[in-house]
Amino acid sequence: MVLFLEIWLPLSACTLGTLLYKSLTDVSHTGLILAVLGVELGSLLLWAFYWMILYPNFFSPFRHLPTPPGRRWLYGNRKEFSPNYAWQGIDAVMKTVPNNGLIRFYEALSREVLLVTSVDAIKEMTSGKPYDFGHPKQVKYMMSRITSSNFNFLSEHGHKLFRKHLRPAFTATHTRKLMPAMWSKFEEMVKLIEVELRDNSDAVIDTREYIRRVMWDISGVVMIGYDFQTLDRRDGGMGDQFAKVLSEFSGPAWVRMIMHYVDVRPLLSLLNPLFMRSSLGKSLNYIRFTLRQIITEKEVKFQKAGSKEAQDLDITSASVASGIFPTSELIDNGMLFMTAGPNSSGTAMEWAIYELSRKSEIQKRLRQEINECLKSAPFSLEPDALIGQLQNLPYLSAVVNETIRCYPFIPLSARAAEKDTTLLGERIPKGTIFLLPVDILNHDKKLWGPDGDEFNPDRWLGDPLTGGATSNYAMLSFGAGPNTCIGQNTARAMLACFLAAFFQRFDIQLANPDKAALLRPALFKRSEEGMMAKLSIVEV
Ligand code: HEM
Repeated sequence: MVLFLEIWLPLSACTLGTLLYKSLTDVSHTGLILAVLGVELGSLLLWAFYWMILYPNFFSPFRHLPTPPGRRWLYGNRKEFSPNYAWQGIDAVMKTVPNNGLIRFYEALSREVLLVTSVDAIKEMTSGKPYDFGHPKQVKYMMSRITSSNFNFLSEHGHKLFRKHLRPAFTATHTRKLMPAMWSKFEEMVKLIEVELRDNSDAVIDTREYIRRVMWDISGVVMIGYDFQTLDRRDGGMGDQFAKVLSEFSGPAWVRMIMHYVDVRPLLSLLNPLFMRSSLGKSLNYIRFTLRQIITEKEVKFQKAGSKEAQDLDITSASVASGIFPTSELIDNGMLFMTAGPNSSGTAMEWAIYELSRKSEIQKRLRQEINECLKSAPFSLEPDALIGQLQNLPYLSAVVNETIRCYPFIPLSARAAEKDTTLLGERIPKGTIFLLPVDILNHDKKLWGPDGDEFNPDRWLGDPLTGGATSNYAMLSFGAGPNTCIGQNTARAMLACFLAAFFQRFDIQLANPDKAALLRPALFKRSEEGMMAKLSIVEV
């Protein structure tokens, strides 16, 4: 399908252009051009007939797979997946369409997609053949927009190098060393909120704004060794520029939509010089320029030290010390970390606030565990001693895990077959698109037990590794296999520090309980409005 449209669209554009040109200059050959245009329109109609009617019924290699009823030619099974969020519709389809791990369904214009419903299939895709199933074009487009380079990370070879050399910087042991820096930023945030409450004890606190600011600072320090100082609003530079880039990085919705049907990346590359002159392009240039300066300083420092060890704890210093990445790739990696980390982890913090504000017994239990452990004097403890204790709090870890399980940042994950391959014994042609229903499997009662769709941290106390699920592939918030989120230890540590600092100090009630859980229509599971909170200070 994609190939036909990729040839047809430029050809028809040329014919139309020629017709227009001729009508403005002389009228010779107009009949011929109109005939060509007629042939092109005819071929489009024939193709549409083949693609929308013949292919799904007679030629698709997946025509034997179960398909939800009610497919429309033009907008496929869209009806089943709206008006609610797509994964809620998909949940209903999974419950009502009997299947052996794969369900075929159709997007608009008969775009065929396979829904992966079994953990066996997910295991085979993510761990058995991780490089047979890669990121779809849209994701690659979004990532290369952020890095504005030929991101080596996106190739199999580049990705393996990236994982091999960066893994040490993301281990639990290394993350523990970064926790004091995280803690001191959350401490600063708590103090700023206290100041706001001292001025007006009834103030409604916009927790999203505080979390956004603190997460920029922490991510900057932890990932690139640079303090954006967004918390006290002293810096309007990198923090603001990054925020702008992230809010726009996925590109216009219509471009992502078109990319389902036509690969417009070559055209976008041609237009890149124009894009770089746009305000988004200027922000990207500014960030890359500043990152280059930071990284060059790190490279000089590393060379002067003449040691093989990284000179600072941040992840970019570890990348420099690996000696494997040229400066341009170090910049790309820095951009990737700043894209992947702050928003996803900050969103988990918001959902933790949401759940705990509705369950005061969890708040109390958590606060009691934190207080007992920190011996009622958290802010005066040596950071390392404090952090060492935080890592050992079972209930805190359980709340962290349960938040991440119930609120996967990416509720539906897409994959594309990078080559001809097989899955569950099915022949899979290159280009086949898959959807992994992360949010649904994370709540599946068959995997998690009868309370699978409830927020219950206790499930992690019995088995801190699996939460009592019957499969290692039941919790997909961080993905699975060799492509799994490399920053998951960092994310867990940030969330643990946040919960400890925030709930030890504040008792919380939502000021917008009816609206807080309404989702923003997007690729991510994120509240539209965020959590507006009424906080009271808990004296220790
Ligand atoms: C709660 C917070 C987070 C969630 C839910 C999350 C989730 C994910 C998911 C679902 C993936 C894709 C895995 C796949 O393709 O199968 C991913 C990849 C990634 N994440 Fe995270 N992430 C979080 C925090 C972070 C943080 C703090 C970092 C810090 C650097 C980070 C860095 C990355 C990177 C670099 C990748 C690409 C990994 C690769 O393809 O090798 N993430 N993350």
